[in-house]
Amino acid sequence: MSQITEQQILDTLKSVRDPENDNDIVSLNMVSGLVIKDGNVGFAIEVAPERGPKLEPLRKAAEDAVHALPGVLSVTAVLTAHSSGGQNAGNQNAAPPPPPARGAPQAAGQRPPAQGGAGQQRQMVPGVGAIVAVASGKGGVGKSTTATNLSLALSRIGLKVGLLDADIYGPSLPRMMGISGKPTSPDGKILKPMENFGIKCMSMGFLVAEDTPMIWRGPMVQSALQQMLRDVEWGELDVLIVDMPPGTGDAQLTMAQQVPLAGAVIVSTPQDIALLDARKGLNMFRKVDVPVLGIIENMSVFICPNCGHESHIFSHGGAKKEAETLGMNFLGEMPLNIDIRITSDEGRPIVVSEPDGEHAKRYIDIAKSIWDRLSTGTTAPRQSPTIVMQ
Ligand SMILES: Nc1ncnc2c1ncn2[C@@H]1O[C@H](COP(=O)(O)OP(=O)(O)OP(=O)(O)O)[C@@H](O)[C@H]1O
Repeated sequence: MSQITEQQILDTLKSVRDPENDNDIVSLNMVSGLVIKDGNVGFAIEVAPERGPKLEPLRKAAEDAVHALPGVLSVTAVLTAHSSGGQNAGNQNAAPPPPPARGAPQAAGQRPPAQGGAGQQRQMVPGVGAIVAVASGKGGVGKSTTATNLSLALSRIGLKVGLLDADIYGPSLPRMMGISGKPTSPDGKILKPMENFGIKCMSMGFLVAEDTPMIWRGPMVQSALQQMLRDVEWGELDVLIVDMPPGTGDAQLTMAQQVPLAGAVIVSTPQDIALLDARKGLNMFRKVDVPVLGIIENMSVFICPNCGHESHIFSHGGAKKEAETLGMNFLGEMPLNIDIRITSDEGRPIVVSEPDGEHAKRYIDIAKSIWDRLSTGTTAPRQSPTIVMQ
């Protein structure tokens, strides 16, 4: 099968016209972040935010036009918000700015653009650069372990990081971050976050005893999350990682809608069933116009601590394949390793307990890739600013 080229795609997209500007979307510099991988094509169409809701037919027409090209297996086009429509087009290969040195003040231009996705309506959290959800389609895939280690890895690359445990049904942050005690509130209104390893943390687990069963109704869940976002003295943060509750039900959807997310990371195990769930996770964020920054495959391979033999307990590479099929970014894989489990359970996650080890390096690579995407506004698929609608 012949390889599809960027030029062929752009030529084809010239047949798609912007009804309001009487020209085609390529000539209007609206196409950005074009990525081609093994016949899977992804690109963004930049539009002014207020036009987003009306332009689904345009997005669909662009997708269909490219899909008709021989050699194209899948196409993902996303509408992205740009206040002056198309201003970034042509800039998609710009190198991401290097992460700031630890403790260095952040130049305004290096800030991720990002809180909010399409949610200009969602209230921002002052001082917080980008809020990133770590989510999974189902429970037990290692979402909290990943959220915790990613926070630490983002901190290792010099960023100011907060970690919010939104998994209010089964908060695990206090244990994983090795924090006990309760947050204080000197003025009786705003809570001071707890802190360990340089990460500011908040979790319902700090406020109620670990063995208290939590029975929450929808509105209570939402107000608890809102309070943990807005009534906590987060201060200046580059990134706030939110460990979402597992699943893709109504509660998760509402949360994803309410939090001004800059993007989401999906954690998945390689099992097919989990991948189906991961797909639900992707769709959930798409529904609420939050860019998916990529998928992390957790527990990808078991490496025997005695002989080093690699056992692919679940089918290996499934998440990567799935990501490619969906035109999504694959952020990396973490092996199933006893040290990752023990260190998390002991409250000294692997990124701090074995800072120079292979696992820490992997988390740091993933953190860098996430930060690159946030700071360049290149989110989904592979490259693009904030998604307005799908
Ligand atoms: N890569 C890994 N290697 C070994 N153990 C892991 C790995 N990732 C997670 N675990 C272990 O798997 C268990 C579940 O992980 P975790 O609590 O992070 O999952 P979760 O998806 O957040 O679960 P929940 O649905 O309860 O929120 C924990 O004991 C954790 O230490």
